[in-house]
Amino acid sequence: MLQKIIGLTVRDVRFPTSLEQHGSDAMHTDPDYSAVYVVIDTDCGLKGFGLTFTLGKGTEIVVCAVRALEGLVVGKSLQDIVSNFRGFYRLLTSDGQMRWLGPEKGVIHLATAAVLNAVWDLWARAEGKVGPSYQALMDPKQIISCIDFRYITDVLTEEEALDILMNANEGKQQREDQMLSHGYPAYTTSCAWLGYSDQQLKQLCTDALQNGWTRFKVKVGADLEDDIRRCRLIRQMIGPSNTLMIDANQRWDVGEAISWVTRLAEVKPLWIEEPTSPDDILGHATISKALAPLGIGVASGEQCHNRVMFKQFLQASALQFVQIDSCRLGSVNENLAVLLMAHKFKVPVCPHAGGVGLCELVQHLILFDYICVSADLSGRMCEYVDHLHEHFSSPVVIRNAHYMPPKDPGYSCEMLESSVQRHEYPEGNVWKIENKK
Ligand SMILES: C[C@H](O)[C@@H](O)CC(=O)C(=O)O
Ligand SMILES: [Mg+2]
Repeated sequence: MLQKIIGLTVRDVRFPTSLEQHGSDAMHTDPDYSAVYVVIDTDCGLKGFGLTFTLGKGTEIVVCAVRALEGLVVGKSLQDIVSNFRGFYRLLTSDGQMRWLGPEKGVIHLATAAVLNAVWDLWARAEGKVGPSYQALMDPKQIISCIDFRYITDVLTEEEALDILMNANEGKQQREDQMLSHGYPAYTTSCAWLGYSDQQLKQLCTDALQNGWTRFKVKVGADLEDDIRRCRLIRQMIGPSNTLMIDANQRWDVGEAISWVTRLAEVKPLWIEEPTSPDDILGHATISKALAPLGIGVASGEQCHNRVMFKQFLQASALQFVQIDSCRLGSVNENLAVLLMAHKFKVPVCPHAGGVGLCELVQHLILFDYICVSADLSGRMCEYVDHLHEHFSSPVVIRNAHYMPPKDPGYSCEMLESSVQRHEYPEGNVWKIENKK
């Protein structure tokens, strides 16, 4: 059986999270967590599920972009794709007409991520593997063959990447066993979205502490006095030895970021996330330099377009924590490139997750990073947000504030059909009711 791809469907799935201010921050005050959900059908009945994450309005634009890519996918066999996955990545990202819409950024790249995530899911299912985490990608040469090194060979060649993976062969089994028994460390963002009241913040923090959480992220950036009050409150609740991070979601200019975060230094944040425009590499470098004496690092990546941007952030020492995103970059293929570059620059990877399905997807990437690339947990943790997991057929499992390795074959992207139907925009029942209000 060739596993020929015979169809691709794409759906606009939205959750009305803005009603309760879940996910709110200084720039995104009313996010409706949404997914562009892709299903690939094959001639043997096997399906691949993929998605990318959006915030509500505009999801239909990404749906259109996926439709524009459809012709490059349907008709191919899975074997053709994975035997030259780098070539297939290039086919999607370098189409002579569509690349004008990016290249490798914005709506077209989100669409590429959704499609490629579905292909990775299909591949893992076809092989009966829990992947694309460590199990599906054990052969270093095969891993390398999935990465498009164009534009990054000045910092990472294929040979260097292969060396990194070969060096990590030692101790792989122990690390895999360690992950299976203890899981990968996580931090929570669920307690302190910007729209939450102090009362809510306190309750969620108390619950999280009881459930073993030791690392917390707080949204900041709208009002300095309010930030000082909320950060003091949360620091008081979690005590001096737990970890606190702050996230401004691109709210400030460079100088403003430095002065604002300096005022918040008293609560001892480990990092300030997205202090300014996600495209301002040199601005991030200036902020990093200014905040280093205060012991505060800079984290960024959830809106970093592609591997080229990450390359420059690393070259410019502009961030101290790399926040890969499973749905912003060009799927596993491009995330692999960033994991390897981050390893070369010795910058820890602390992925962005949450949203719709990002935790489900990114768990594969962090396991791969630890077992096959970095072999190191110091300074590393993965974001966790406690929303919308119930809509997935293999939801993420958290135990004692750690991601436990997934067990089902695939890339954990499959959503429950009943959830998709109810939340499809605008015809789903959830939206029919909301729109009538
Ligand atoms: C709009 C999103 O909820 C955003 O605030 C998420 C984010 O910045 C994070 O999880 O980090
Ligand atoms: Mg963030």
